[in-house]
Amino acid sequence: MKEVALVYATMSGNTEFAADFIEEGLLKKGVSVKKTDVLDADSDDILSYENIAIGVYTWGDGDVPDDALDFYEDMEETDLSGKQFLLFGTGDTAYADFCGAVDRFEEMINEQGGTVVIAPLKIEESPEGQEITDTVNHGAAFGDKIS
Ligand SMILES: Cc1cc2nc3c(=O)[nH]c(=O)nc-3n(C[C@H](O)[C@H](O)[C@H](O)COP(=O)(O)O)c2cc1C
Repeated sequence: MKEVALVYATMSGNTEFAADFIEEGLLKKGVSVKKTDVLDADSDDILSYENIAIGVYTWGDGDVPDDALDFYEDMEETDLSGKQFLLFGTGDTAYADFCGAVDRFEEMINEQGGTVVIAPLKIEESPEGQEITDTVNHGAAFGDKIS
């Protein structure tokens, strides 16, 4: 059975809300999902999966938020070759670096040899209307790509 570790960072709930729709899309494809708030995450456990979905909000000036930093730094020290990633994030287009933390993760994953299999999904604050459908479809598309 296909399995995905889905980890998300959230402060005010937007990214957690989006993570629920990513999970919905994966479940539609029959994927088993282990969903974890990054604050409760054991990096070794998450990084033992071949397929990993990461959702993150952006803090500061395009920065990875503090609550996701330990996980980010653990990934930076891991050989990610052979692993497939889905990235999504919520942010605010009023900031110069919209969803910059998603880009920070993508750059690091590429450097560590991992593969981001579909273009990251960047959501304005909390997903609404069509964005909800897009988020479910993003999860489903990952479910189709992985083995
Ligand atoms: C101090 C502060 C800095 C932020 N910096 C950025 C930023 O650089 N880029 C961006 O896209 N969003 C930025 N945001 C917006 C948040 O990422 C956005 O509200 C996000 O949806 C919060 O997610 P959460 O509800 O999961 O915590 C910032 C918000 C705050 C309060």
